[in-house]
Amino acid sequence: MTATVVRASGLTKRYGSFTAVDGVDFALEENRIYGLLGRNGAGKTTIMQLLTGQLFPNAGELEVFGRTPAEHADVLRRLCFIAESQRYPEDFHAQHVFKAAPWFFENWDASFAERLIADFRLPLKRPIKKLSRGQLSAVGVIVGLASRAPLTFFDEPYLGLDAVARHIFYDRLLEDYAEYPRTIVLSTHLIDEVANLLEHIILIDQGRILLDRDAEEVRGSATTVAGARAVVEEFIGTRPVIGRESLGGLASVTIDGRLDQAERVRAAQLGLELAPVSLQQLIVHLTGTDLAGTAEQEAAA
Ligand SMILES: Nc1ncnc2c1ncn2[C@@H]1O[C@H](COP(=O)(O)OP(=O)(O)OP(=O)(O)O)[C@@H](O)[C@H]1O
Repeated sequence: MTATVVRASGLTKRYGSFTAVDGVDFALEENRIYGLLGRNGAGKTTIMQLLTGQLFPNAGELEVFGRTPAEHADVLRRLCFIAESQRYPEDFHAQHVFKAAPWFFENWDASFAERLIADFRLPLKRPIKKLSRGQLSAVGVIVGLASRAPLTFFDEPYLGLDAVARHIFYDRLLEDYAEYPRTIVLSTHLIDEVANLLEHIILIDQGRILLDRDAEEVRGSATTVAGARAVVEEFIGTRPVIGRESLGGLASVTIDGRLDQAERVRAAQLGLELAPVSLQQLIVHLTGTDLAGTAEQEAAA
């Protein structure tokens, strides 16, 4: 049976009169990779800070490993949070970070860290403040991976990392996770890059949860139908529409739900094109309704 690592109910965080996290309910199971996704300012970092005891909620219940995170050192020891911009003591070199890491993470694997240092070509003896932006991100990524913390958060961890380095991160993460399963929460805007890594998606928008679903279900959950506007509209009928773009007499409409074989054949007979929706497209559709509306208005004008 899978254990629940995090339980949040009615979780709320306000900054003054602004509500950044608005009464959200969710659970994280052990040994899964979660994507915490959403637009800028959606509330992702705030949720991760609440879960790691860096912030106190204004309302709601929160349990991490069965306890309130901020008040329990034994819970905090099982967490690793890699922020977008990690801060280190002024005089630290990268090697000092890795020497100190075992004090904080009981599962720290020094030889895995060494392998990652070589993979990322990280200069160990250079002062941290002299590292390039990508090298600084690599320090955080290495700590996050080699810590093997039972609950690891990566909050947009790879600012400045080049494409090769990002793929090293994804490969090592998957490889190590297969051998040492744990719960990983990854927040990123590079959705297509990580789409195949994620097992479960939590989509946040303006402090609320828009979607909390298994990634496999999400991937097949929507289809784009494109073709002559009138034919597309007739074909989709009363199906729930999650995005609509049109240009002149052509329309491209994304519908919620799968099409069965008979519907696919009918679409082909009508000369319509069907395309699966990528996770990134789906999220743009779900969180960017104004964009779809604007495209339609522009086309109509
Ligand atoms: N200390 C603070 N005081 C006031 N408002 C804050 C504070 N921290 C965050 N906010 C606001 O709360 C909202 C959520 O911020 P948060 O950093 O959680 O978003 P995010 O989803 O992580 O965004 P991004 O993808 O841009 O990193 C934003 O509107 C932000 O401006």
